[in-house]
Amino acid sequence: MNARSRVVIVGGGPGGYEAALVAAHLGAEVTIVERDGLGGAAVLTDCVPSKTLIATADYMSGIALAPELGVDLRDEEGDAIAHARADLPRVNQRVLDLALAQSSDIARRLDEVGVRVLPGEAHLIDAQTVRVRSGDDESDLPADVILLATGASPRVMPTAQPDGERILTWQQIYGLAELPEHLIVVGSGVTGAELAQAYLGLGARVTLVSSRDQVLPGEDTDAAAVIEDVFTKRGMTVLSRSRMEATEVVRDTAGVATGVAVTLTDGRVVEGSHALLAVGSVPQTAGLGLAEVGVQTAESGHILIDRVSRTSVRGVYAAGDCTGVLPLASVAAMQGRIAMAHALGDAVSPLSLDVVSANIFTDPEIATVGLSQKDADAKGLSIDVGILPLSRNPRAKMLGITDGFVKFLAEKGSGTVLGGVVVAPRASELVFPVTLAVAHRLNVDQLASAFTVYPSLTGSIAEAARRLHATD
Ligand SMILES: Cc1cc2nc3c(=O)[nH]c(=O)nc-3n(C[C@H](O)[C@H](O)[C@H](O)COP(=O)(O)OP(=O)(O)OC[C@H]3O[C@@H](n4cnc5c(N)ncnc54)[C@H](O)[C@@H]3O)c2cc1C
Ligand SMILES: NC(=O)c1ccc[n+]([C@@H]2O[C@H](COP(=O)([O-])OP(=O)(O)OC[C@H]3O[C@@H](n4cnc5c(N)ncnc54)[C@H](O)[C@@H]3O)[C@@H](O)[C@H]2O)c1
Repeated sequence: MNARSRVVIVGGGPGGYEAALVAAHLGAEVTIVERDGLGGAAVLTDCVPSKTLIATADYMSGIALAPELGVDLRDEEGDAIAHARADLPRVNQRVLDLALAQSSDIARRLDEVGVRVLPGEAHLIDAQTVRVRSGDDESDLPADVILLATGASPRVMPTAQPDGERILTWQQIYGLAELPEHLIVVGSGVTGAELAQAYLGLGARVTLVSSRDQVLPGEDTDAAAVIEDVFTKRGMTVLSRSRMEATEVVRDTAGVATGVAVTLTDGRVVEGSHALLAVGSVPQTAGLGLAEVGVQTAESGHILIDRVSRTSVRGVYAAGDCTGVLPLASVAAMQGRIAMAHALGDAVSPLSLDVVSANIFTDPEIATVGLSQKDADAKGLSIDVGILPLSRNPRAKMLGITDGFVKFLAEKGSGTVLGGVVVAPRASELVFPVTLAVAHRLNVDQLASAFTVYPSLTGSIAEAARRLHATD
């Protein structure tokens, strides 16, 4: 490819905008076509808004710890000095403002490097042409390279139609005028678990409809057990092995909505004021013209790609949630960057999922890196597993932290760190040493021999590694 290759990117989420930055840096003429706003669902409705909401919920949960740390929140008469109450319209406004500010930051960055952004909806005409519709206008963009980064949207079941007021997807919750009195969250995957706990922390009564034996079915079993225990200790009702059949709005005789009824497949009916549906996502690939151009998709609609993000059609690449490889903003961004490096002839390393670090923003958080115990078991790998509860860590005691642990998965004999799990407040910030160990194939002894601050939670990371001392 020559230096002025024309790159057209469909979708301005992390998969799209990170790719655009790389392509511009490599000298290409780059256009992003974006329907809803730069930053994509990650910034506008999913990742950024949920983590902002959770920041407020975490603050509220922190206040609940005050008496244990010796802080009396009552005056001399024994009356509460302050009553912490989440002012939901203000919380939601903050969430939306922050999302828009982040989107503007991205727009500025793209502008600085000369990326053209076209608002509109795009589809493929052929492997060198993208058609853009914006209102009544239609235009065709010629391209040497096309990147599809169209993301995913909430799965909607015919028997549970969101109305945006009582029955909500996670993208609609930031319009709520007041805290739901009783929120029923359907689905206990990462989205359901994070948001169920966020609303619990904000002061709502929460029931979680969880289809499996344990919440967070895809995650480390020990970590999920800690989270489910914390959920119930803090007053959430967790309905395990319960599958939603249908969700309806309940109305009074005048037809005014008064709540929701969630019917489970075993016939039970759970009533609440609002329902939040978190039953998975579907890729936004319909109507993109994929079949017409020969881009192969899976039955689920996800675009099939290889490890350098190539689709089945030469010159057409795909990245992010529309590929279903691993639906994380960080992975979408990496896939986009790899696609551009490959297409524009730069040095490229194929995507490796062995070193991905991810975090579930529950309280405590669950941070994971690299190999999981489930993967190790499925592959029959011979590994050593060490787990150390945080309750024995001196800093954890000082901070009133009772739930959490550090877990290492290391190769037998050599002690090479293959994976790890940290369950702790701010685990997302604590996990980096484990990520470094996995990325650079350090062994447990190398990790254990580094100094940690005393007292610190990271002390438990070194201590857990020390307990797995290499034998080769
Ligand atoms: C509630 C929730 C919380 C999450 N939290 C995290 C988190 O904390 N950390 C993390 O790493 N991941 C998180 N994720 C996952 C993360 O949001 C996704 O992996 C990420 O958004 C994927 O980025 P993307 O670029 O593939 O797609 P998106 O961010 O969905 O962007 C795709 C963009 O393409 C646009 N588009 C689609 N079709 C067209 C078209 N035909 N023409 C023009 N534009 C189009 C869309 O409007 C959208 O703006 C979360 C997901 C959810 C649901
Ligand atoms: N912190 C983060 O990084 C973060 C946050 C949210 C989502 N994500 C990403 O998005 C991915 C998808 O997560 P998700 O939680 O949105 O979807 P998911 O598909 O992982 O979970 C949906 C859950 O809903 C359940 N379900 C489906 N139908 C149901 C029904 N009728 N009744 C009851 N339960 C039902 C499923 O069994 C499943 O457990 C995650 O794997 C993660 O990669 C990441």
